[in-house]
Amino acid sequence: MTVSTVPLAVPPADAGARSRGVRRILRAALPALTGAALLAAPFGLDAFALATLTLGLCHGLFAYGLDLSWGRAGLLSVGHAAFFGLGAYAVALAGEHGLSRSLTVPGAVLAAVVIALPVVRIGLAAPVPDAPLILLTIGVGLLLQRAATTLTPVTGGTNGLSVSAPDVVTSYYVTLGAVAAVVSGCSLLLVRGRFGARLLAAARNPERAAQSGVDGLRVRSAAFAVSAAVAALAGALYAPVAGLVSPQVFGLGLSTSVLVWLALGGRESTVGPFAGAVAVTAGQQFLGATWQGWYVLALAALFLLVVRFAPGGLTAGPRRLLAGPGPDARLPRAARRSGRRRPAPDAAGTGDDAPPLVLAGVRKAFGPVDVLTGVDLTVAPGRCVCLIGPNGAGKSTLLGVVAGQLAPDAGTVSIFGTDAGRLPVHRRVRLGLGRMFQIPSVVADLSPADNLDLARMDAPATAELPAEFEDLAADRLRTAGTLPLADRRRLELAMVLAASPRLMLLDEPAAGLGPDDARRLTRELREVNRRTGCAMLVVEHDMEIVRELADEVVVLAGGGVLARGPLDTVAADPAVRAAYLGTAT
Ligand SMILES: Nc1ncnc2c1ncn2[C@@H]1O[C@H](COP(=O)(O)OP(=O)(O)OP(=O)(O)O)[C@@H](O)[C@H]1O
Repeated sequence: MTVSTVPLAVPPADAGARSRGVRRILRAALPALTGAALLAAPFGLDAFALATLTLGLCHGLFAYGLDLSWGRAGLLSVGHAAFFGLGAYAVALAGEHGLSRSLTVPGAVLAAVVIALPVVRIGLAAPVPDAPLILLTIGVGLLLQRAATTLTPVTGGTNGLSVSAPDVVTSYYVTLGAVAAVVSGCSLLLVRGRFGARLLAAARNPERAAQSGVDGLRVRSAAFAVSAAVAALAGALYAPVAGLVSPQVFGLGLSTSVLVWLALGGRESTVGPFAGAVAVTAGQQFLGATWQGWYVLALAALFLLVVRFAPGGLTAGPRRLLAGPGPDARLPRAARRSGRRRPAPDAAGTGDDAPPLVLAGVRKAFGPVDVLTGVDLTVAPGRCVCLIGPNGAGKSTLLGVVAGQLAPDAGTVSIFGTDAGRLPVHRRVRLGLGRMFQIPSVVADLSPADNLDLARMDAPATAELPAEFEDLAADRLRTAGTLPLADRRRLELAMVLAASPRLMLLDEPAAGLGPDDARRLTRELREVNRRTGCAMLVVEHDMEIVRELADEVVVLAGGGVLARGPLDTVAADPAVRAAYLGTAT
């Protein structure tokens, strides 16, 4: 296997250190300067400008909340105003009906979370969550808008409810700024910790995240719920600034506006959502009256230009410069540290005598097609079992059932003595299962080193990697997606090994590799099996690789196990030959 290394233009050491130093200073100075400017705003701006800034910050907090969902969790909500409107009405209803805001606002935040959780769960249950989530969020927004329109005695109907505006703009600006700072600070703590690392992985490669022990459903649902809660808080802060809360606050107009603010400012950022929202809000307030419709057209044109030429948003370029060389997406430092601190156990000393894998009567059908019709298979400790069979025999399906990606229709899957038939993928990983896919699955936007840190973060145990993987462990400059296939395959293997697996599932591990790379990978796998005692179930077509790896060969055909034993024995079996040739014995 050749290790392809893209030559990097390395600047002189002192120049590199200087620019690192400048970036460090700028990274500390810019937030401080922004904070100072926001604190000074009440002294330098007139009442109208300060009210505009206040409104912009409300919108910014709303956009920041949406970023947790769309930016960080990769979940596009096109009806997020539903949650914003709940917060706004909580304040309006409190004023109208003499209730305490300290009751209604937490109630609205809770309602937003209660609505958001089933919505996101239904969305994530679909193989591609985008369409269901978009429809559901739009639907929730429209339903709430309808309720606000028709419950006239409570909500004031289409006229809405007026909200007493703060007497002193300056004091409200300070209150709002403090709340926005606390809320965004708390969210920042979340996304800069291990939660953020799990979220990043689950949003960018749910399959590999699950194989790294991450409960993607949970972290993405939680991010969506927090996003809804922040939107509700932003709505509550907005109501006194607007002075009137009407059903439009639930509408598609606001839901699409916040998407535009976020897309313009930049996702997966703290400054982007606020910058986008404040800029567009200020533009609307200062230019809208004179430019009228032209302002909206100009905004639409800017939006299209940004989507086409700066998809990361207008703040992405400066943020990239400040971050320095390396991929745009980075695992939070907390995740890197947590991965390293985990003590490396004695990989062989698990003290567990149960067989790594026992399958009994496993059946799986896709619609009318019976793929597996009762598979019995055991992988003993330390053994490497190669699964062979004609195309379409169900080998990958069987690996999917063992990994937890596919639910069997019948039969049992026992992993190290645990009945794992109903366990999700990440729980099986915590039993010691590692998996390599037919097409290498790594988090393409992260560096190889970050991928390895991710693999260790939630692993039940970690292991030191052999020296031949050192180049990957040290590489924080390239993105894993740009590596050649052989290196991506090596990275995937390194990720699996870093989590100290006790049972590995490999689906055609050498697929797509040249003969040299395939031979080297096979040797590495054999060495891993010998050194760590890790059991293996390998799907493979290449008989040279099977001969090199297999302690036992199992032939899958016609939905069940046709033969098992040493390679030469099964290869001589007439039933096996007939199955490969597609003829009856
Ligand atoms: N998600 C799915 N939905 C419907 N049918 C499927 C699905 N996955 C696999 N199949 C079908 O199940 C059968 C077994 O497929 P599978 O990929 O498990 O076979 P395989 O033995 O791994 O084949 P190959 O050696 O060509 O990779 C095939 O007929 C395939 O079309």
